[in-house]
Amino acid sequence: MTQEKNPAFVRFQGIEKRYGKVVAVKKMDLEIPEGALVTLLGPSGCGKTTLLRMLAGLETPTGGDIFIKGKRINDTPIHKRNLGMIFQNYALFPHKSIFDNVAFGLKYRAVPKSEIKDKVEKALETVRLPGVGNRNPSQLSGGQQQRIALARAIVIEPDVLLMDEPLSALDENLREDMRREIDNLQAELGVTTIFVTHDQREALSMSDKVVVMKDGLVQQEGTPEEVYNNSANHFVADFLGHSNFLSAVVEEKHNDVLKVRLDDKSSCLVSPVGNFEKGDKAEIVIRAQKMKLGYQDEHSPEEDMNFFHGTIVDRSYMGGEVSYFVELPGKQVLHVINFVKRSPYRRGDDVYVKVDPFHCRLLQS
Ligand SMILES: Nc1ncnc2c1ncn2[C@@H]1O[C@H](COP(=O)(O)OP(=O)(O)OP(=O)(O)O)[C@@H](O)[C@H]1O
Repeated sequence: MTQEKNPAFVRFQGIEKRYGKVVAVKKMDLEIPEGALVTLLGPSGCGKTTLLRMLAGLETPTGGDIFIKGKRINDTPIHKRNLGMIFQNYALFPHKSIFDNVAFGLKYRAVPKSEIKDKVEKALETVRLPGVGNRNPSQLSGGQQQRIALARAIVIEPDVLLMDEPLSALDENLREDMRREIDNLQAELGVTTIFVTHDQREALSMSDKVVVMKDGLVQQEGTPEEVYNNSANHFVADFLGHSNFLSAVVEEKHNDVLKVRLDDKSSCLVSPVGNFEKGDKAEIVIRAQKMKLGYQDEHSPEEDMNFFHGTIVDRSYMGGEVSYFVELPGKQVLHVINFVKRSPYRRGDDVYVKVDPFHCRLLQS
């Protein structure tokens, strides 16, 4: 019989952290499922690190409770929480050998010497650096040092692996490789992992679940697809990717779609997120990648809804895609990203921008 995974392997209940007048984390409730890779994503200062440090035992909550496997751990000392931690600056001991660095947590736990050797070797193999035990950290590259930090964290077989911006010191290519490696390793080991980042691409590419935070509160949690495609509010839609926002007033309800009036008096069919009534003021969010461009003289006037006319005021080539800024008559500028194949347009061209109602998501403003 396969055992059910615990959906609340780690649980924060009404957790709060105040530093004097600053409330870094505000009575937050959050559950981390067993075996999942969950990222805490948000701008600088939103409380991600503080939340992680409270779980690690490096900060004391000023309110609320933390549970691991159903056991309240508020008063459990750091070394008894059985957590593996990796931080931005690796924090390897520079004068100890790689072997001793990786063995550190095991020695601390008084694991017998013969077992330590096996476990360290296995951990180094897992991070694909077998045989480097005798070297010092300075003899390894940044990416390799980060893998050693990973080996040191997993060798103790932690209940939860905590990673605070572990890739931010690496250059972009190496980051990409390490991202994939961490993702694969986490899936292979099945260890519950909490990963802190302010990089939305990082969060979307590797997580089972993304927790978007702002000002010490959770704004939305869900799979990468859910938070990206069904962003719950302006902040989440804006933080994840390139979004356009247009203010609108609800005109008519048509089953699943609504007809709204825009500031320039044109109409648009949209997909509502939540309940709206006629006359409600709201905001449409449209992803830059979900809009299509065409030349204005190719647009028949019968198809008027969900078309915007404007002029390209900026264009930048980005490799596989082209990014355009299109100024509408009311001076609002739309950001449109199209594949290169469909992008013959130049600065100064008069174009239309077309968007499917399904991709016009109406949010409460
Ligand atoms: N020791 C401290 N004393 C006072 N204020 C603090 C302390 N640690 C954090 N804060 C404040 O708490 C808030 C949350 O900080 P935290 O480091 O958790 O944010 P973060 O989302 O991890 O940001 P970053 O991505 O920049 O690390 C910030 O306003 C920060 O200034």
